[in-house]
Amino acid sequence: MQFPSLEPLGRSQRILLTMLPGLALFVLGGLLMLYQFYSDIQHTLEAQHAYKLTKIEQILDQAQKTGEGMLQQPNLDCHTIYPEIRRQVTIQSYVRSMRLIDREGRVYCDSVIGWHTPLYSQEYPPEQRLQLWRGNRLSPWHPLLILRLEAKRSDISGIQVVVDSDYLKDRLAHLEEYSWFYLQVGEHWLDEEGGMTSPPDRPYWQQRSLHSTYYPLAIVMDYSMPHLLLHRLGQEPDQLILLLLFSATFSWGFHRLLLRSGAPSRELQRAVRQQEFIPYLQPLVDANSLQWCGAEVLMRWQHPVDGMVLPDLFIPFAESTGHIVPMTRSLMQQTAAQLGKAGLPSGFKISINVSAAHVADASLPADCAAFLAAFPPDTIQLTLELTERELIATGPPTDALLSQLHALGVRIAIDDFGTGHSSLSYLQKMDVDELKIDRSFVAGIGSDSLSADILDSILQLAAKLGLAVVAEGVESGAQEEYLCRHGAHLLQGYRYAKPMPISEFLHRSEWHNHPSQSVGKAMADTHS
Ligand SMILES: Nc1nc2c(ncn2[C@@H]2O[C@@H]3COP(=O)(O)O[C@H]4[C@@H](O)[C@H](n5cnc6c(=O)[nH]c(N)nc65)O[C@@H]4COP(=O)(O)O[C@H]3[C@H]2O)c(=O)[nH]1
Repeated sequence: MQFPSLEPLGRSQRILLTMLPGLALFVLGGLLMLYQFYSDIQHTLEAQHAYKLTKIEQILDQAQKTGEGMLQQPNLDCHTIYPEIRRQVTIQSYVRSMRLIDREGRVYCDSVIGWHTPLYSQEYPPEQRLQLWRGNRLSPWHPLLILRLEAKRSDISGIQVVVDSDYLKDRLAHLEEYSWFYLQVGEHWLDEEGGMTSPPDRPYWQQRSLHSTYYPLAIVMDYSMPHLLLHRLGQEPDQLILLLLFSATFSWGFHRLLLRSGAPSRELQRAVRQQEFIPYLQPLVDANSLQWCGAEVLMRWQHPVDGMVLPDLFIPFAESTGHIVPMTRSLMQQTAAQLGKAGLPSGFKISINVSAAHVADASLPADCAAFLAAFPPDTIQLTLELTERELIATGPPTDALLSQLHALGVRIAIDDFGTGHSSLSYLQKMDVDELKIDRSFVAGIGSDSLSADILDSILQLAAKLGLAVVAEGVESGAQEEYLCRHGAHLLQGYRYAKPMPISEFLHRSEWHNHPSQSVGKAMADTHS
């Protein structure tokens, strides 16, 4: 016999204990995953940040080289140098224009307008090394970066090299979502769309500046780590799903371990507390009308891990440890609670299996009285089926108990009649009302003549003693026909229905179509 798993804890404790390790694993794994994403994003951002600074510096390096080349020209008179200025502006990639500045700080030669009377420029004041301007007179809304180089010579003071912002903004363009790059020169900013805006102030966004060691500028990275992390999680959900599955499997394994860790007796106690022993009903059929007229209550263990467990696996153990009494009591209470208000027809027969331990327990009459009290008066006919698995002690105490039960209107049946050693002695010594013929004899009808002979003998004996006969294990039409012909009163078996939950039994019950019908006829016939 493989006994189902055992567990000593209550339901809520078990659920909590089961969930905690899985949850902890999920949180820990999630944190590790987030940290891995975080490091990865951080690394990518830093690499991009440094790369953009280098690219901007390279543009300025070229502008500087171009300006230095001009300053090395021997003659910087505007008429002489102008064609060369034009040529350089045309061939150098990033340089948009150049302006030469005389000793007084005035612009006297401009690659755009050529030579003119030296003037102090309102545009790009000459004294600063690097300036970011919104635009000039020719293109007022097109930002420009102006690099000023000092001339180490006596005729002029320096040169301004103007870089077009289109080149700069291309270098600023971001790769990752939720990260923007800005060029900052003094108080001025250039964003990657070519606008002169500084980073907006947004919650969960932060800024980091990387300053150039060669030029007075910084590349500012504006980014939101929470958004980046969420975005990354959305892009790579498989890791999260794997972690979830792993944690759930871990919880499940732990759950099983936990349930298997208790002792069998404690497991039964826990199961009684959790009401895991539930009633199933198998219909009893009136042999005259072949209508459902009652039901046998059969115990099932709705185990949280092993699923629905059949009674053969746990009843013998429960009987040997004495747990069968509270288990049967719980079953009776649940049955009464579910059937009590179901509007059962008058005379409806309910059979319940009772073990020897319960027959020796003085609480049995009280349990039966409580059961009957759950139904409207005189609605149901309660029968206790006594099995021979364990020897029932016969004698005055048992006689007294059976009398008490009879006084309550409870009937006594001998289950699996003919299979045990003491069937006949029970008949002799106990006040019994019914015999329940074991299905092994019913199975032999039509094929095994010895079984058929024993069956006939039981039926004759029952008739002589005025006992009702219930035949169980009826599976075929031939068995049904034989049993009806030979005087069985009630039939039970897969031919009519297998044991089922109470809700299904009520749903399928035939008297719902005939609410006024009484189902007590077969039993009444027996007693008349
Ligand atoms: N092959 C076949 N089987 C049929 C047919 N009709 C009914 N059965 C099965 O025969 C058993 C009848 O119950 P039982 O003789 O009291 O035999 C019961 C009874 O001795 C014991 N048992 C069940 N519930 C309780 C309970 O609440 N208390 C006690 N003490 N014993 C119980 O466990 C035994 C087995 O119960 P189940 O597995 O429910 O098995 C049930 C039922 O499913 C059929 O046509 N063909």
